[in-house]
Amino acid sequence: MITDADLRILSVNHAFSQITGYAEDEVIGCTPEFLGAGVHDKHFFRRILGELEGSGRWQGDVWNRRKSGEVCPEWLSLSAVEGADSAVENYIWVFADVSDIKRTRTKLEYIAHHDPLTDLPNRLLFNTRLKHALDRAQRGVNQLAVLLLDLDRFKNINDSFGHPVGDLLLSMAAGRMQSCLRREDTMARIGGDEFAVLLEGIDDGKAAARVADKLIQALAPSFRLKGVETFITASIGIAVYPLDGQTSTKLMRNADAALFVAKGEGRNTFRYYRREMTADARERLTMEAALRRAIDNDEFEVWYQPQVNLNNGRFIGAEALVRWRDPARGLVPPNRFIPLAEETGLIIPLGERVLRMACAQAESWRAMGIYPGRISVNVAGPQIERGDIAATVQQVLAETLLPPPYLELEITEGFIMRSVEAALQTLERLKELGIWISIDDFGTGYSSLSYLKRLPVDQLKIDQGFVRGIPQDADAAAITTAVIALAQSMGYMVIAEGVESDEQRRFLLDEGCRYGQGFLYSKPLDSAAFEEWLNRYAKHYAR
Ligand SMILES: Nc1nc2c(ncn2[C@@H]2O[C@@H]3COP(=O)(O)O[C@H]4[C@@H](O)[C@H](n5cnc6c(=O)[nH]c(N)nc65)O[C@@H]4COP(=O)(O)O[C@H]3[C@H]2O)c(=O)[nH]1
Repeated sequence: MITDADLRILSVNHAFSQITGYAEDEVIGCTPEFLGAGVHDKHFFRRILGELEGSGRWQGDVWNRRKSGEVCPEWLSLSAVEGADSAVENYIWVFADVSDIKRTRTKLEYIAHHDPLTDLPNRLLFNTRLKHALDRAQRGVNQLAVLLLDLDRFKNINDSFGHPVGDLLLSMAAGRMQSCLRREDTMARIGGDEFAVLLEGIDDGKAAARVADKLIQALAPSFRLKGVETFITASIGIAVYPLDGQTSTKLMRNADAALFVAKGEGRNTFRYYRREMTADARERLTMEAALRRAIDNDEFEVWYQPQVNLNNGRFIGAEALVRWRDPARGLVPPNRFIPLAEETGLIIPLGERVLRMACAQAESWRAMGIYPGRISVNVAGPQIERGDIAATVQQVLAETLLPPPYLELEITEGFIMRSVEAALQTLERLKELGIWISIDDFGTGYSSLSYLKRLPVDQLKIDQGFVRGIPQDADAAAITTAVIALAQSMGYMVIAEGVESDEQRRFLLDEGCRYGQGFLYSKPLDSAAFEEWLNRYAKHYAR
């Protein structure tokens, strides 16, 4: 389009008519104002004219209205053409219809800021909104809260039913949770099974607790997923501005620390951030770094606790128990580092090392003519869930030359119950290797009988929590008796741990439990002391 210096249209081309819908004779002599969509104010045009006067050029986005009434975005490039006396004679207007580009850009922007599965904002958009909300909160009197929410044991759903079912659950759960929120709240999916909620304009932290409670309740009814009925719970950590942090990074970090505590304290619950949590988290990080270094530096030892026949004291084997000899902390017991190793996945290399050390040690005793009995090694859930424990065991047995019947693996009942199908497959592969399998801490994991019958295990281990109470504590005694009867009826061996007194030994024997381990016989011993114990034992029984 060409106009004169007073912006009167002199000529337009064919493309102009195509974009605007006006024929040439309809526009000649008019000023381009009639094309405007009424979106821009008068300052906008003043700015354009100012720039034209100064530099003779202007470029930018404008909104025009077609003859049909439709508003369309255009990219306009405007240049002034000067005459011989340097006065502007004409303006040349070149514009392009950019509706398609704008549409694509809007779509791309949406994709970049949303999670395709649930259609919720993603982490990027959540962070932007949180930052804006903090700006607003700093100017006002209201507080705001960040809730971080994690679906408990979601991985098991994926493992047991497959990813399509897991995805369906995620989007259904997201829908239910979103229906508990106000329009002005933001809920985002910020990771696989992690969600974040931003509550703005709240009077106090209690409002956040009410929302957290609603979210937990919303998930409580069962989900029907492709014919499968499933339950899911969530843990939530809450951080409130300004008390728990003034920046988005700090609020997110502190909500995460609170989430961690909610998970540790039984899940399906929420926790507010407290200052000590950061100290705990820092301590955890220090401990994790120390643990990684300890694995690299081989700072672990395996100790052995004899297992015996309760009737005659005959030795049958030993439980291998890991100890960490830390240069700074001294000898660290497993309950101080195994939970962290499980959380961080470090249990996989650590567990493999313990297994290798125990098998190599047992084989070396055998080579020396010392009978080590069956060595039982603890296996933690993540070693089965995330590692290939059957392949590891096969490789370690091949490397160390220990015959499989000398090895027993102890797997906790709690883990098996958490993902029965996955555990079943692994246990079957392990059993095929010819090793023994026992269920540790039996009686604490609510096994259902139907599953128990299907498990390829040899032995149940009665948790020391029950043994401690017998015979005085009626509940502990009843459970112990029931576990022994159950094991017998299914043809499993049963062994008790934590046997400290002769009274306990007699009770167990009377009820039909023939094997045990505990301080009554021996504490766990380091390998040299256990070797001595084995030699003394062999001499005693040779007599
Ligand atoms: N009060 C009392 N306690 C007794 C008695 N007899 C044995 N104990 C202790 O009871 C624990 C038995 O092991 P656990 O239940 O498998 O419980 C183990 C096991 O769950 C875990 N653990 C130990 N070593 C490993 C390992 O190599 N891998 C994994 N994943 N876990 C391990 O750490 C837990 C604690 O191990 P420890 O501190 O060595 O504690 C051992 C043992 O020292 C007794 O008569 N009275």
